[in-house]
Amino acid sequence: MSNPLLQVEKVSKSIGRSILLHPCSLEVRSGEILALCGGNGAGKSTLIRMIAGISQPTEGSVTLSGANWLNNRVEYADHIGYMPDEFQFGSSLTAYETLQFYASLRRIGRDRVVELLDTVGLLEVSKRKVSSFSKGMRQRLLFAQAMLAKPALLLLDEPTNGLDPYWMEEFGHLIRQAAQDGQAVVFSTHQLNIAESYADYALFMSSGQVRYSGDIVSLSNKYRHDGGLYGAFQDLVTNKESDLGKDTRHATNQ
Ligand SMILES: Nc1ncnc2c1ncn2[C@@H]1O[C@H](COP(=O)(O)OP(=O)(O)OP(=O)(O)O)[C@@H](O)[C@H]1O
Repeated sequence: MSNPLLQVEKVSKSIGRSILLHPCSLEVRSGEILALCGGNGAGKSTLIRMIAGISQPTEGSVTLSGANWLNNRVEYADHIGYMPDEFQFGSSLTAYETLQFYASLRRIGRDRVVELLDTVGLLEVSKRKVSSFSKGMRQRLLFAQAMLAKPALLLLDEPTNGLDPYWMEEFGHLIRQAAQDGQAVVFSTHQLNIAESYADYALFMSSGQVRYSGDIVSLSNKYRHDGGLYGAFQDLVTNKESDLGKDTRHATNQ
């Protein structure tokens, strides 16, 4: 088995007396897709922001391709395409100008900008100001921004938020393609069907703790007579089961 691309080791986050994330460890390899699932306030964005390097763990470390954010910030950031859960684009720029701006920061050429606008279905409206875009259109532009540099890790916080059914499925195909091309994908979602259809592994979180980590098919099979993944989710949010089983290779609460 190949070495992990991403290694999260005993990472936790506290603010004052509040524990946002209990110590959590996980590994993701190139070509793998990991879905982070859990109810509102479960700790998904907290974990994602620490992997992105925009929030520092209270304890623990995150390593990406052997680079640690604290010691090799530039190298570390080069490996990530990050899509935050909330983002405001500059209101006066068109879609093309916006993506071109991010491309120029990474010295990426115009061809890739046009290719990606086409990929996310925004080429025909690329001369329109982003301020006139719907939520789903802005999400697709933000996704294109994350994919620009073909990063080793696509780190996506609720990327399907606001997408219509067609683009939700398209999103699934695009991350599958990215994984086939050797990229790793970590995304959070409330769309359990998207997690089930397109991710290899899932991390179910509740109250800042990992309640399940492992392959999605096993979890779905376990709950096949009890509502599938939604049944698992219900057990998590209602805390009927505190621990749905863990594949310790993938992630642990420690
Ligand atoms: N800056 C902060 N200060 C204190 N508590 C915070 C802060 N940011 C987040 N939290 C708390 O941390 C917990 C985890 O929040 P987080 O945003 O990671 O959840 P989430 O799983 O992404 O939720 P959602 O699905 O609603 O986006 C929540 O209880 C939230 O209230």
